[in-house]
Amino acid sequence: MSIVQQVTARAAAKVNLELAVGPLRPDGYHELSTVFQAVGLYDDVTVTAADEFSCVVEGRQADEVPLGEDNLVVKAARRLATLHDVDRAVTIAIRKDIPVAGGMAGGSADAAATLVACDALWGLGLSKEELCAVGAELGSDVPFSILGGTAVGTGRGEKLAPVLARGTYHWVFAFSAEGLSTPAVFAECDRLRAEHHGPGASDPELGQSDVDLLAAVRSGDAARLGAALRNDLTDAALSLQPSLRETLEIGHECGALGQVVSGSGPTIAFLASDHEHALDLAVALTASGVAADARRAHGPVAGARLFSPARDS
Ligand SMILES: C[C@](O)(CO)[C@H](O)COP(=O)(O)OP(=O)(O)OC[C@H]1O[C@@H](n2ccc(N)nc2=O)[C@H](O)[C@@H]1O
Ligand SMILES: Nc1ncnc2c1ncn2[C@@H]1O[C@H](COP(=O)(O)OP(=O)(O)OP(=O)(O)O)[C@@H](O)[C@H]1O
Repeated sequence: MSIVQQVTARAAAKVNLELAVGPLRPDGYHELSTVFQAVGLYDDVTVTAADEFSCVVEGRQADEVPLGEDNLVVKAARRLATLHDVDRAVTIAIRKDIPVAGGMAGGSADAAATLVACDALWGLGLSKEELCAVGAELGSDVPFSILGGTAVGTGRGEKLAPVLARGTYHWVFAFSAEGLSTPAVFAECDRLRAEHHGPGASDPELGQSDVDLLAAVRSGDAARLGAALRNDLTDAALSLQPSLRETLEIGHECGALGQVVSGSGPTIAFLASDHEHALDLAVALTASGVAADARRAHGPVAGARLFSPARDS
């Protein structure tokens, strides 16, 4: 019997259709109410049996990704091995297509794919729920990267409830030349709130995820979803990267059904009415020169899963 030495998994980027930011908690995280959707931009992660944990990165912005212990994939593999008494290591090769520090959960997708691949390589047979529990220790977005589809996230974003979504949405993502740090955007959100409301003002309350947004997702009505997109981190992202305002305006002028900063930014997500409209929007955004790149992707798509580069691409 041959022993499997190498496994590849693929994980998708995400966009937050709604991101309501509540109060800062004592542990340094903000209480969130969010609706995630997984979209078809992918990183592939290949784990190979090795004597020591390590990682290599190729593809989009590979030189901006840390190697070794600072990379989330090494933390993910080590944590899974420790929790399950696995006395083996892996070298992890990441093929990046998701923008780095783009607000699309790129590092989280890589961590999710690593957990799925190591689970298979080491024959652990863990359920999605068990993998999500390990993922939550690594980052707030990792459980959703494992689950995929469309889901409501609460807590710091790690508590998930799947949402039935009808139809396929056509997205265009405008990438920025510079990334944004997630903690810096949350800190700027707190600063702006304190400035507007004064010190000692009561913290914002979180309501139910917007009823209209969830109804739109369930009905598959893209125009209705476009009108309901919302992100409480928008002002903070625009404050740190003012040129994003122009990107938002261009998409709006080109008839996007809606636009929203993706997560903590700086990527901006535009919703198109169909495939052709998405093509037109992507061309207009690229031609305008305000975005470093514009890419089309549809959603929702699946969460992290095993992938055979030869068979599935
Ligand atoms: C903006 C989102 O992408 C929306 O889905 C996520 O909230 C961010 O998730 P993430 O990148 O996985 O973030 P984590 O690695 O868990 O946290 C990084 C940092 O972001 C801030 N953070 C993150 C999540 C959260 N609910 N509140 C926070 O204030 C904290 O400063 C934290 O130290
Ligand atoms: N595998 C990885 N891929 C990308 N960045 C990583 C990875 N591991 C660690 N990092 C570090 O994490 C930082 C955030 O990267 P990431 O691409 O996950 O941001 P993001 O997509 O904005 O995250 P989120 O949307 O979850 O807030 C990077 O600047 C980098 O220093």
